[in-house]
Amino acid sequence: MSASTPTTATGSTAVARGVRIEAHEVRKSYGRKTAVEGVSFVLAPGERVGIVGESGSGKSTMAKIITGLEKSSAGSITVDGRELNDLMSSRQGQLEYRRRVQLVAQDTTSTFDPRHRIRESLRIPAQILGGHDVAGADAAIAEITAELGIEPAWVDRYPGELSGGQRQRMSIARALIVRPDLVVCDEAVSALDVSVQGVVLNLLKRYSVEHGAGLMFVSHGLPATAFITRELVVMNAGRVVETGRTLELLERPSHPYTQKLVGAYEDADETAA
Ligand SMILES: Nc1ncnc2c1ncn2[C@@H]1O[C@H](COP(=O)(O)OP(=O)(O)OP(=O)(O)O)[C@@H](O)[C@H]1O
Repeated sequence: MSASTPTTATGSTAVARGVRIEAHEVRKSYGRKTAVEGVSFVLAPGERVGIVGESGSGKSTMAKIITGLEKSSAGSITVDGRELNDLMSSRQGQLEYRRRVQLVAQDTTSTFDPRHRIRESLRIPAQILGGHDVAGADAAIAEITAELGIEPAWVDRYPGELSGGQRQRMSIARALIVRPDLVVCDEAVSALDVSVQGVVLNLLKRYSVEHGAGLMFVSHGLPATAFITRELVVMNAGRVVETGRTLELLERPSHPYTQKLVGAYEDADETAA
């Protein structure tokens, strides 16, 4: 990661930063069902890491654990060397972690309250996590929407008055308004058509590059993951089967499961051609 101070699209300066997350032998069970088992990986500050695997492989469970929405059953997650569980044990620690680590989920219905205009849903993190008053929150909304190329008029609509793609861009604005050090995306573009996917992927990549922020990109879509990430973690049946640089791993997958995953995409590509 560069130590320089990059300039954002809006011309304001952004301090390069990030957060180091280390997962060590993480297990999560729901009753007798084990969702993830013995998962270890490192998310270096400012790095863009993809978590890929078939449905049910444990990707979302890891995203929930990393964002503090779920507690692991065993193993440890450290955040810049501190245990995540310790950090989340106090209200102050939770607020600090939410300011540094934000989730963009696929389902925007839980992100936005249908009874409120989008502006109100954007003001909440800007005020609670960003420490802004209402005027400051509105200025932050104007800045982030301009930076993400979002139509200013969308902000004063209700969620139901936006298309799925527009709402997804708003959910990215909601996550980025607090200038997080890490953005965790859980199938954030899977439901979007390819052209809107491209816009959203570019927004996320640009934020990561301009702010030196990390990205954890959970997806079963290999092309999108290959575009946006530099490292990959391949999961199967709750376990990590392979890790490596994205392009190298997709070109030369060594684990049979990764070979099958990559092969399935190549076959689909040929069928579409
Ligand atoms: N709350 C829960 N209660 C019981 N089982 C769960 C729960 N959440 C996840 N699981 C199970 O854990 C396993 C991993 O689920 P997870 O959602 O992490 O997979 P995933 O790789 O994200 O799948 P998808 O791509 O379909 O979202 C699955 O077998 C799932 O049924």
